[in-house]
Amino acid sequence: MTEPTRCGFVAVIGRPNVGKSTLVNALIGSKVSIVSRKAQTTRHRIHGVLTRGRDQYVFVDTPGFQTRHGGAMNRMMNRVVTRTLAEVDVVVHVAEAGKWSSGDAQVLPLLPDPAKTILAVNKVDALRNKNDMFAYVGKIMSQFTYGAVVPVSALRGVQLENLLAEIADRLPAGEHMFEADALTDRPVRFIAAEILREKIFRLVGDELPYGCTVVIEQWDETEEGARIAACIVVEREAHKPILLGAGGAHMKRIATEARQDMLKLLEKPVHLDVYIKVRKGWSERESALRELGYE
Ligand SMILES: Nc1nc2c(ncn2[C@@H]2O[C@H](COP(=O)(O)OP(=O)(O)OP(=O)(O)O)[C@@H](O)[C@H]2O)c(=O)[nH]1
Repeated sequence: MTEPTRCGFVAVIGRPNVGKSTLVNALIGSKVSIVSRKAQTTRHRIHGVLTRGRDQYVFVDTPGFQTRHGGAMNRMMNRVVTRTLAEVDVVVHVAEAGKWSSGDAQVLPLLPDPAKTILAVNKVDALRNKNDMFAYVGKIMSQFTYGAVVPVSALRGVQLENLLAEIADRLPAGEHMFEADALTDRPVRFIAAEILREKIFRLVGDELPYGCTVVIEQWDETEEGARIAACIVVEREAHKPILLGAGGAHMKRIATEARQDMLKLLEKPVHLDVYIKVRKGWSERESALRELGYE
């Protein structure tokens, strides 16, 4: 007798920089989310699908729970987190081994039924004394009784099988929602925008805090190739020269690297035009955010 298939939504949450994107990428085995050294680079919900035998995991990579900054942008991001957790079947709360801060604790009131919530203690590779783990986990469990606790290293691929097994145990029985080879249900142009955004964060992210988004304005694709126009929206006139760099060097590098990744994604030649627009105070205006595609 074959066992019934299981399929469910999995949310990965945690304060910024704990390694959520790295973990989801490591679990799915393909790059659908963006990974960056900078905090708060994941603004969108990204669905990545992993199918293994009878189990299908549909990952919902929520934005980092925001606590440090005020404003419409953060309120909106936190609403997305709350809504996401209410909808999913399994929640993986990612924390960093040995480091538990108020940012982590602020996620606790949002967590649903403990039975469907798993604590993934990430970055165990960076922990000097492994014995510290007991006290660390004990302290956290006194605040919230997770259904399971799994120490992992997303970066080194440690204990990921155990984590997947704990998630699978919580997936409801049901038909698979996606084809077995599906990686993401995000349209390819969304991924193209993410690629460009990743290049910007990597090159000038430190100088350009939170004030930029990418909008794909033109997408003409044929069998032979794709012609893409992307607009980088910045908040201030002063951000333009940061993006451009001396003699346009930054912009050139960002566009070149993004074009190369897009070529791999689409498997055909890509002509990419990138330009910059200034839209003052965009991150403070919810209507402007909606217009730009943030729901
Ligand atoms: N040593 C170590 N570093 C890790 C591990 N997982 C992630 N990192 C690093 O932690 C940093 C943050 O990782 P991200 O995956 O971008 O973190 P995130 O939680 O998605 O961050 P936000 O998008 O800002 O919410 C990166 O520099 C990663 O390389 C790990 O297992 N071990």
